[in-house]
Amino acid sequence: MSDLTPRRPADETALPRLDFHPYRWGDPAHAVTLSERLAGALGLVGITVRETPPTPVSDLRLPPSRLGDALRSSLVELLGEEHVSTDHDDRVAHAAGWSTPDLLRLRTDALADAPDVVLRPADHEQVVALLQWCSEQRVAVVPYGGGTSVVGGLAAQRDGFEALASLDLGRLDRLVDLDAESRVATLEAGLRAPNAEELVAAHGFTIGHFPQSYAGASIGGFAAARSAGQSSAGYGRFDDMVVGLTVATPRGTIEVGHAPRSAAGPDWRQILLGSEGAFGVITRVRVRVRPLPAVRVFEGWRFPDFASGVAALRRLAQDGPLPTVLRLSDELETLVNLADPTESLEESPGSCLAVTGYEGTTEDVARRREAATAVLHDAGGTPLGEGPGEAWRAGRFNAPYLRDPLLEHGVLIETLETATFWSSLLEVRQSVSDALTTALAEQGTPGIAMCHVSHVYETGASLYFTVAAQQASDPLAQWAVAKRAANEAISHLGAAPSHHHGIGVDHREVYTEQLGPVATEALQALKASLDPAGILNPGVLLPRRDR
Ligand SMILES: Cc1cc2nc3c(=O)[nH]c(=O)nc-3n(C[C@H](O)[C@H](O)[C@H](O)COP(=O)(O)OP(=O)(O)OC[C@H]3O[C@@H](n4cnc5c(N)ncnc54)[C@H](O)[C@@H]3O)c2cc1C
Repeated sequence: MSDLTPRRPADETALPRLDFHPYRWGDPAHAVTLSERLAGALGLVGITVRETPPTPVSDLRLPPSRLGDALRSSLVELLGEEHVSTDHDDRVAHAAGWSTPDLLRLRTDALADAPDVVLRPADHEQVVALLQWCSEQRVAVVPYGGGTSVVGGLAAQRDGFEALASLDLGRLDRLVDLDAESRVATLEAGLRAPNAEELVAAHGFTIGHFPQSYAGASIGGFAAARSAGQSSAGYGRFDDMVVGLTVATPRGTIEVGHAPRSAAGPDWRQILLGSEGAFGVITRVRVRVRPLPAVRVFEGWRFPDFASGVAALRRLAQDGPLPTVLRLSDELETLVNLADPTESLEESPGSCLAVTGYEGTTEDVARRREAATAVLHDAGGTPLGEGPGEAWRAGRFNAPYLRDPLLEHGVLIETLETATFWSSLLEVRQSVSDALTTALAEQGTPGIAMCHVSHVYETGASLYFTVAAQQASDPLAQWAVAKRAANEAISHLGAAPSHHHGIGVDHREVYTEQLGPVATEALQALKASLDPAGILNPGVLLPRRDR
């Protein structure tokens, strides 16, 4: 067994787009296997690795497509033969997202809800025409960007419909316009992030949005699920960057964002951002872009414990200056991630690693770095130099590669996230960790829960948990119990049902519980107005009214 570290170009804007295997993350050439070291570390926390090979994709059983000949002919008339697919592997590839339950279902052949057909429209007009046709024919539609949802965003409910269609936006892949003076790029929604970066980089700009799913996710998916990238401290969340949207609904087109800011009534951008395909299909996104940075510097800091690290991050978030990347791992995550980042951390077990990154012009980076360094020193941090920062940067997109071999060696591994105010941050972290580890231990599979902060605001921050345990005989049921416990802890403390993964099906209950009946019913009424036949992502984001 060996650890292979996928090699990455030094420049984030030159990372390649990857077309994924249905249940193997990323580039097959960069696949990793479990190292002896990791297997040994898992053993220390009671997790034994044992091989559980998945069913090969071609052997996965799908229910026959329910798309009748007449429906298929009409679709072919609308899109052309080659853009209407009922191919087995295509249906499998569009059957699920990338949450651990999604991957477990794929690995165990549980694909009853796979789409009957995959549709690939060419442009906005075809999307509008398709949605009108699907409404008339009662065909449910699941918009599909990069398919990297980790919250069941692609698991729409098919019952009550003639058929279920996956609407793959991959052909909407153009840079429509770049207004260099205003620094606004108009991008088609199906563009995958690396392609979008490449297109704007050719004009000297960056979008600056680098979530861990960067290689596979799409521009429309970022807007639909309110994504946040690893450089959010410097560039903002994706929903901060969006200045305009073009959205196709079964009733026609909505175009929003005619000016940078407006006092003209409620902000429709905010209604459509995060609507997860339930209100319409985003076909174009206008985003703010920034000049490509001349300089990128990453460095590490050690804090004696999580609480002191959190206090330091809060000072930077509230009083500045903000680095471009700012994150803090808790004690356990720091230990587990210590492949080699820094000797000095190994000498101080129990301490926490913070990473700061600065991007911009030479002068701006120097100014912010110097001022932030003073704040971090003053807050009790010990500088570790560029080694740990650069190590984090080099490996920042690698973790998802490890999930495949872990799942196939009997390890349950999953992540979840939330956000809360600074005054509640430590309590929420403790409660969610306790809920997860207790729920797993009570099932006879004690586990670990690691945590980090990676998105900060003046008023609070996100918390991101990684959980590992031995898989039980029914890992889907096992995880459902742990996830429910975490959701209850999050709900009880009034934290966000999600900071950046979105709602999908997995967070729908905790989301609507927090919204309350008045706001939930108002959103359902809005959906009914935009999508009278209820074909758009039924059951995703909101409970269905027609059931
Ligand atoms: C390994 C891994 C790491 C991740 N890391 C991050 C991270 O760092 N930050 C982060 O924010 N997220 C992260 N995610 C979650 C995911 O990548 C984001 O939610 C992303 O925004 C999804 O984009 P996508 O194009 O893949 O959308 P999809 O998965 O295709 O769709 C997501 C949802 O939006 C709907 N949708 C998609 N496109 C459109 C459209 N054009 N119009 C309307 N609705 C649409 C879909 O129906 C679905 O409900 C990660 C996921 C994985 C698997």
